[in-house]
Amino acid sequence: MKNIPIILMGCGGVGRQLLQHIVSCRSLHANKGIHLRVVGVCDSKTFLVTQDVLSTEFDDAFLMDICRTKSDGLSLEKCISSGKCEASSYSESRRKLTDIAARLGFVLVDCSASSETIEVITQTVNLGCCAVLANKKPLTCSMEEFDKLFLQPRRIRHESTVGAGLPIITSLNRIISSGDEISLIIGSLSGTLGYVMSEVENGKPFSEVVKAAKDLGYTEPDPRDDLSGMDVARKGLILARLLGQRLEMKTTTVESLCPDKMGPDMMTLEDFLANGLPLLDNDIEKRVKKASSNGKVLRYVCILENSQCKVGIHEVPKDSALGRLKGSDNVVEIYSRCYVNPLVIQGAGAGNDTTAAGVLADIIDLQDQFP
Ligand SMILES: NC(=O)C1=CN([C@@H]2O[C@H](COP(=O)(O)OP(=O)(O)OC[C@H]3O[C@@H](n4cnc5c(N)ncnc54)[C@H](OP(=O)(O)O)[C@@H]3O)[C@@H](O)[C@H]2O)C=CC1
Ligand SMILES: N[C@@H](CC=O)C(=O)O
Repeated sequence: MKNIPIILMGCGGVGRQLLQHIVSCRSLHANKGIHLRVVGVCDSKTFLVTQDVLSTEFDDAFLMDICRTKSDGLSLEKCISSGKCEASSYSESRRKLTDIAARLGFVLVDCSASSETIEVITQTVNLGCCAVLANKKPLTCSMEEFDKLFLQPRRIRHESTVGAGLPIITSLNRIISSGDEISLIIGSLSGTLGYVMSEVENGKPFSEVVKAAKDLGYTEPDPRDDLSGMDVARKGLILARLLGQRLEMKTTTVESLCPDKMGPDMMTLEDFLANGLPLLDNDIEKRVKKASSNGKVLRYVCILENSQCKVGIHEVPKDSALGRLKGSDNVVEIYSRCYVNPLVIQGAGAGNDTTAAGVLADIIDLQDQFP
């Protein structure tokens, strides 16, 4: 049996679903000769690690206790009393992670939504570990930090950062490796905005459907990250960098659906959801009606062309690939020398289940790094 040690950063909707997938896939993985050995889990405050990372692991009952504790809104600190782990504070956890990395090769899985994780991912990967990311922020840092992170590209997977579990990055990597030249990528890459746009078309208020998207696990922890277009811009930048373009976030053109005066620096999330968001209903309703009077629908679109990344709202024909999208589905069209008629990838583009499934598939894909 090949043992793959795992340390999980972030135990929110996606992180917890990943732990559940790991537990429910035990026999499937055993049949493939693989055992995923979870040796550490951290949230924004606490790092729990097994007493001896070289020989022990969290058992499945303890992993499910962790999931229950976190879905009850408590901190991982509550699990310390089980006696099954050692705990460190968040500030100590970074040193502890690099200490472990010097002794044990593991997969560091980033299911947080923090830009702070880049340093520890870079350090552990450069010490011989692997990393799997659902978190887009470390991949959309400056090019200088990005280059340091990708010194060992074969040890990093991040399929779930674009299109959740959809095989967009894998497909692009295959096209790029074959020497085919990609001329245009166009797509709807936000499960939240896809869901929101198709629901407002049916006459529901914008504020109501944004809250529903949050409850369904489609949005970022702060939905303003989706409404501002930043989440799609990050995905666009990730794809652009995959194509070898050395773009920075500041060069991306981003159209926001959320005014600056409602940004995170101006009001709390609770205030925004209760008081700010409903003020946006009328404007969106007018835009939806205007598009409809032209026989069109609104879609939030990402376009990568001529080494530029642009994201924003477009009126598109109802019967186009973008216009036909429903719910949280994403669609991406890739045009290249071989794909004059584009390669089209479409399906669920957000949600804890599909995202965690994509992360799990990435972990399994790294098995050859663990002799
Ligand atoms: N939901 C989806 O459809 C998709 C999500 N993703 C990405 O997956 C990631 C996770 O999303 P989701 O689970 O919804 O987010 P949540 O807000 O539910 O969970 C985030 C978790 O990260 C923890 N955390 C925050 N900061 C840090 C840190 N610096 N180090 C370690 N842990 C930290 C939080 O801790 P605490 O519990 O203490 O607050 C929390 O447990 C995001 O980056 C998102 O963009 C990607 C594709 C699709
Ligand atoms: N908030 C994102 C989640 C996946 O990346 C989205 O809505 O697409």
